[in-house]
Amino acid sequence: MLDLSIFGQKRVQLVKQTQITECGLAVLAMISNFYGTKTNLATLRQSLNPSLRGLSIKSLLQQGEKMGLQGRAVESTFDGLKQMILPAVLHWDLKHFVVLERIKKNNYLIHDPALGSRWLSEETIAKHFTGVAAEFQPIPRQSTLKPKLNFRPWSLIRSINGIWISAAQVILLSLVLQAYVLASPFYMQVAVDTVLPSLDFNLLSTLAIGFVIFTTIQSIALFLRSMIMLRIGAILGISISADTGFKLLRLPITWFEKRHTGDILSRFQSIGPINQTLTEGAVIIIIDGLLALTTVILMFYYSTILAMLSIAFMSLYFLIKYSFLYFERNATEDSIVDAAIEQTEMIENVEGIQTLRVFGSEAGQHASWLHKLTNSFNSNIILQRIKNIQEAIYSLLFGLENIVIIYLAIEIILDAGGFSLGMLFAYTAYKNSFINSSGRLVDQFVAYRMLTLHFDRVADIALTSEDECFSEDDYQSENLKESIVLKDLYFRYSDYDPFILAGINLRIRKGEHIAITGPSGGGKTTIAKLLLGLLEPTQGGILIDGIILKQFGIRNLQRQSGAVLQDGGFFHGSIAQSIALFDETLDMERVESAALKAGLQDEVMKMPMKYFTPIGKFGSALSGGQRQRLLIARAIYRSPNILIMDEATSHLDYETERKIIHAIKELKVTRITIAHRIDTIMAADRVFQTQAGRLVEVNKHEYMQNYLKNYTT
Ligand SMILES: Nc1ncnc2c1ncn2[C@@H]1O[C@H](COP(=O)(O)OP(=O)(O)OP(=O)(O)O)[C@@H](O)[C@H]1O
Repeated sequence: MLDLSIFGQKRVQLVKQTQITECGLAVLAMISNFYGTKTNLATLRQSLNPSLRGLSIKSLLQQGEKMGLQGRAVESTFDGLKQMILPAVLHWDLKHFVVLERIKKNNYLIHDPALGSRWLSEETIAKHFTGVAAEFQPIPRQSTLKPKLNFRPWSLIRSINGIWISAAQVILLSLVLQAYVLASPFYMQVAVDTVLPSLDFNLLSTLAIGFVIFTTIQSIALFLRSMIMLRIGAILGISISADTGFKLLRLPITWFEKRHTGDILSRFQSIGPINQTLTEGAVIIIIDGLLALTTVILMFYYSTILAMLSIAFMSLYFLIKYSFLYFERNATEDSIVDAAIEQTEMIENVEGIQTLRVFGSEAGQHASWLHKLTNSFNSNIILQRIKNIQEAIYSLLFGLENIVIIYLAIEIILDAGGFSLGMLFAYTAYKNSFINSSGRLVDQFVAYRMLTLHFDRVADIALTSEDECFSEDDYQSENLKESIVLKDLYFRYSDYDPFILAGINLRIRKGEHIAITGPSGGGKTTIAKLLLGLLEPTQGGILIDGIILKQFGIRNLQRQSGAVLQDGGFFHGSIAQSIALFDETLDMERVESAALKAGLQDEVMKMPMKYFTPIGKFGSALSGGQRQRLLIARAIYRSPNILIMDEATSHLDYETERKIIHAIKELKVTRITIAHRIDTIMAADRVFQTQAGRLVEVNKHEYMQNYLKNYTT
């Protein structure tokens, strides 16, 4: 992170949120960095287990305390802000947090994690500030944060085969190029100083032939080097992308729930600049570093004053470039985040096109998307403007440098001699080569500093721990023998959300069929996800045959479970592929048998391509009921020992539902059915209802009586 302190004055460094609900974490990071405990969003996400729903002012204070920041919520009038300890957090627009750093006359310096740092007028503050603010002060040695997570780009790569040979080839070819760059000015010098005065055409021809050969070799070397660089870039790019993709698919389900698709894609796109900078960077540092060193030695050999002058100009270039770094980095970050927000909205619009059409909301959504697109373009324009300003400064700088050097060199020739015209040509060529190679080194340094931005984004994938199930040492293959027990199980989605499940005790015997019903939002799906090892209990646990789930093996449990969840998961492909879920050894007999049990067979056989009919995007070529039956067939195809069905038959007509209930009963596996429909509930051996975070067993007969009383006339 760049240190912005100017003359010792502490400044707040803007931390931009990367998800809508992360403004709370971002303001805490800004305050924490201000008071000297350096942290970043990646660390806070891991340490604080933030909620999907964002933070309230109360939870903001609690989180702050964990970070070693003593917070105090204050209700403040507009004028009261002037008396507050700054920087302070302001509640904004009833849904957002920003940091107020300073007040100067009637202007307020606001760091908005979504929009950036801005001076705002009193009127604007009055429009957004809700009247609630929080002051923070550091409590020494109180932080329970994990140490700041730093991302090592090489940790993205697990193995890169064949890259070292290519790297050696590039270095070898670059050395050939280097010889050319070093020798060609010498050709000019000899031609001007020796051939011209003596008019020795033989020497000129020999020199010319030699350099034609040399130039040919250089062109071939250049071509080969670019081809090998291309290869290295591809190897590295594939390795980084493949390994990051591998990691991504192993992240916990809750990670995905908290992020938008556009944001995840944009994190992936950050791999491109990382790859490019690493590939080119390594070669540039070796080759250009060496070239800059040798040319600068030669330059000193020709003239100390001129060499010093060129170095001075180069140092100026470095300083200017470095001073722009902060602005360029912020502008780049803005442009990446704004593009991600815009893409997310476009993806959502495309996915939700039916709803938009039915509700006639295209114009409204378009306006909202256009606003984001404009933001994205504006950020790009700001970034480009910063680059253009730099370009103009550099062109002026090196134009001046050329004039000054040539002026001085000719003065030296005229004054003292000892510096021939040929030497001037040669010196200028070496100097240009020095400027180019050291310029590339400086650019590379800046590019590397800029990379931290992309590192932060990819770090969200790379530094998040994989789902628990992937840390199991041995892949066990024990089948369920006796029972599944939920013991004193408590669950909440984050430390700041209420407990959804509060003391669940349930024993499901092998082969038993239980139904869970209850009011919407009561926690039934959450129980299913816990039983499938997709979520981890907050307290208490799940025992399989008396063994705690982690020891029994989450993968082991998942291997023998079939699940029909509410958000089913449809991938592109045929009905058969979808039932077998891309099983490499797709068994058509099993596919058909599963479809038959799920009551799908007859309809599939009427389709023109039968089991090879494509299911369309998200199963859109199927009816809602067909999609549900396809998911049931998929669960049955696995021949599971445990079958978990969450509202699996809610779209079916009663006759089809009954047939499926019967077929599933025949499976004689352990079944956990979550349902509201009476037929499905009554098919179970025992029925449980969610009540205030607990599961209460209900008498089937009484349940039926109640149902008849309430729903029949
Ligand atoms: N990722 C999440 N983060 C925070 N809260 C969540 C999350 N997912 C679900 N919830 C909340 O947890 C509660 C239980 O949700 P759950 O889906 O388990 O209920 P349910 O009984 O299955 O409801 P339904 O019958 O409507 O499907 C709800 O209040 C819901 O808003």
